[in-house]
Amino acid sequence: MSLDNYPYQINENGHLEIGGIDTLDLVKKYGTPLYVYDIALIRERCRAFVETFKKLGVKAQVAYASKAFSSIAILQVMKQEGLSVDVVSEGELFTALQAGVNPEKIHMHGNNKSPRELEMAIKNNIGCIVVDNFYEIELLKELLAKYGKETDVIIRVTPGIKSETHQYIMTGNEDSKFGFDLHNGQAEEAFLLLHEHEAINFKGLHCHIGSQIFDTERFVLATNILFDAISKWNTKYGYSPEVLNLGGGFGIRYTKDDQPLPLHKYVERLVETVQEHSDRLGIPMPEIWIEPGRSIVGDAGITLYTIGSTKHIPGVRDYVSVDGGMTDNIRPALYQAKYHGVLANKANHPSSSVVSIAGKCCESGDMLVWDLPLPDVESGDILALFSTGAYGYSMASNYNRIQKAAVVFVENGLDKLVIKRETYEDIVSHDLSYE
Ligand SMILES: Cc1ncc(COP(=O)(O)O)c(C=O)c1O
Ligand SMILES: N[C@@H](CCCC[NH3+])C(=O)O
Repeated sequence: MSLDNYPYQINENGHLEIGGIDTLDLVKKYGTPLYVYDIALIRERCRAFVETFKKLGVKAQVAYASKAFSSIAILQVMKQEGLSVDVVSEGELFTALQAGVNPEKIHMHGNNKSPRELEMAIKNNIGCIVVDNFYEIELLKELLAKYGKETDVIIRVTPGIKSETHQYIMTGNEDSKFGFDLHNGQAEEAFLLLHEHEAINFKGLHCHIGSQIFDTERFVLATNILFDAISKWNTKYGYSPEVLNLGGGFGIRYTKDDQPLPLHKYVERLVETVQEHSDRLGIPMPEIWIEPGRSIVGDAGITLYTIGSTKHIPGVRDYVSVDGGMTDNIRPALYQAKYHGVLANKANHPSSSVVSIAGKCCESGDMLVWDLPLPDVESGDILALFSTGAYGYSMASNYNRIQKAAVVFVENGLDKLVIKRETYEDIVSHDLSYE
């Protein structure tokens, strides 16, 4: 039995299954909290993007935004699926290189790339640096001269549109720390500085308007704005871009209210829009790059928790506490993000009351779900929170010196530990004595 359009099932024992594996077996084997990913589903998501570009005959790169979830194992999956990888730090770059991702397929972002980070990118001949600001242009020029290297770049621009999403995950608006503004001339200035430089191959423009976006028209709007600039630069300088990177941000189903579009729809609409503009301007169709993160790994991941204490406040609410919380999923506390979940061991029981799921951190804001309908809850029950595959593990912390949870992949009826649960020894391993 499947669950309200979520990609998980209920088996004949009434337990929640993911990727054909009983979640209770995973709990027995690996403990909780536990992140579990359905890899077949991740491959399906990757292919939806890649195959649609192929079908439309458009040159493209689908770069997995590894900030959503970076680990050696997941990047190996991306490599197998032919995706490129977008990194935003030395750590993400190191992980991609360790996973064996071809450096040519790595793109580096960041609004404050350090000299070390740029040096690492240059030395490893990564495929593209997404230049974000004037400071970076100067650093890049110095480092390219120092190492006698050349690099491909694109510039990140802010199209000045707002997306209907939380302010903290909105990135394409004018008042943003990211990128060059298109309207005040800074993007053109950056273009000229980079375009003329002999060690820099200026490939094109990048924009990312935000995350968890459900309609294609915001992407169309952003593309239209990019083409306003391209059209101007074409007239003034004879410029036509080789690449347009239109970012990520495709929405997924967290709660029943979320109605995501099939992924191929975004690709089709983007291709159509870029084609129309290119035809109108009489320039060659650029390569289209996209950077999905959440839409690849988001709903393919769940988190399993063991329920411990409960607190009944008559006439107010019932708090049900789990053995994880903001340390493994900061999104509810940071963005008021909403999640849905079930009791994995009572997945076919009807709900009997509405409870609120609290984490175990010493923080009132450490709540995972406000008002979740569940069957009768008992200590020892297993709560499965859905769609936690993006920005869960990757934003995890050791607050209260809580260990980071383990990560398991399931595929073809098998489960495999891909990130070990942290130990307390791991946590104190960097501490130095002060005696
Ligand atoms: C530049 C850039 N590209 C891609 C992404 C990935 O976004 P999402 O995971 O929502 O697809 C982000 C994160 O928001 C981003 O900032
Ligand atoms: N971490 C954010 C997405 C990144 C926002 C900016 N690049 C989230 O969990 O939704």
